[in-house]
Amino acid sequence: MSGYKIVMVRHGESEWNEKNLFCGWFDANLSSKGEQEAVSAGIALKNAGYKFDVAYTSVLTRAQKTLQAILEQIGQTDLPVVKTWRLNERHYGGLTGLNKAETAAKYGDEQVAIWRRSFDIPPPPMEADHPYYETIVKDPRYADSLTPEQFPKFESLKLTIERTLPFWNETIVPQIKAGKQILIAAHGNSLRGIVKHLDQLSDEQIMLLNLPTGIPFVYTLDENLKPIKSLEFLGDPETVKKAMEAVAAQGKAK
Ligand SMILES: O=C(O)[C@@H](COP(=O)(O)O)OP(=O)(O)O
Repeated sequence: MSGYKIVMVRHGESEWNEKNLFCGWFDANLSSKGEQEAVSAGIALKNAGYKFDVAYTSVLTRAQKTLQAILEQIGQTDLPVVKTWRLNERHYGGLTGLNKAETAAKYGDEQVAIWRRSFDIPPPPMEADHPYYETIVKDPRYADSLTPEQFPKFESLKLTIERTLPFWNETIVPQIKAGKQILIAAHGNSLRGIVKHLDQLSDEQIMLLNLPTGIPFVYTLDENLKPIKSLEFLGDPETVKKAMEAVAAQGKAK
């Protein structure tokens, strides 16, 4: 089939996904299951015959380690890798570090669903007395790229898209159009933003999309970068469906 292909993957399960904590810009590591998922993602890409010219990832460890595990499997550890905060997970504000199910028990499933999946309603802000404020705000990896005024205290999906899309348009799109094979290893919500943009999903439609960890998906785009094929997972459909449902259920009280 003609057209451009681009591959994206949400990182493997993180230690904070495992504990069901809102993570956002906290730099959680991969869990051992997540490391396995990353290797499996690499094997799936290898079996499908993928080779890449450049990879993009966030500045967060869980996405970078997933990318490295994939590159090891496909024999491309020397691939050029571009890291940017613009592909970071959405900043989960004051919710960062809270357990999703416990938060649902306290505030209700509906409120947590709004915080997790509404398009433009942000979580509460991360104030200076938040337990993870210093760790995140003083992280040296942001020192040169974000001024204190630009540094988010929270992000809705809308705000996340507003900082991800310029990178997509200015850096990734020219590479796609130059015929480069591209891999993006990022996060549930930074990737949901790209999916919303590519598929022109409405603010309501995107609420229903939950991306699984560690399962690569492919977009085939025409010359105008309109999808010919969307969100084709390199995985068994039943496994993918169950993994998506499990992500959706993380925000429900037990
Ligand atoms: O920040 C987080 O907790 C999760 C997404 O959470 P939900 O929006 O699915 O609750 O981000 P990721 O694991 O993709 O980096």
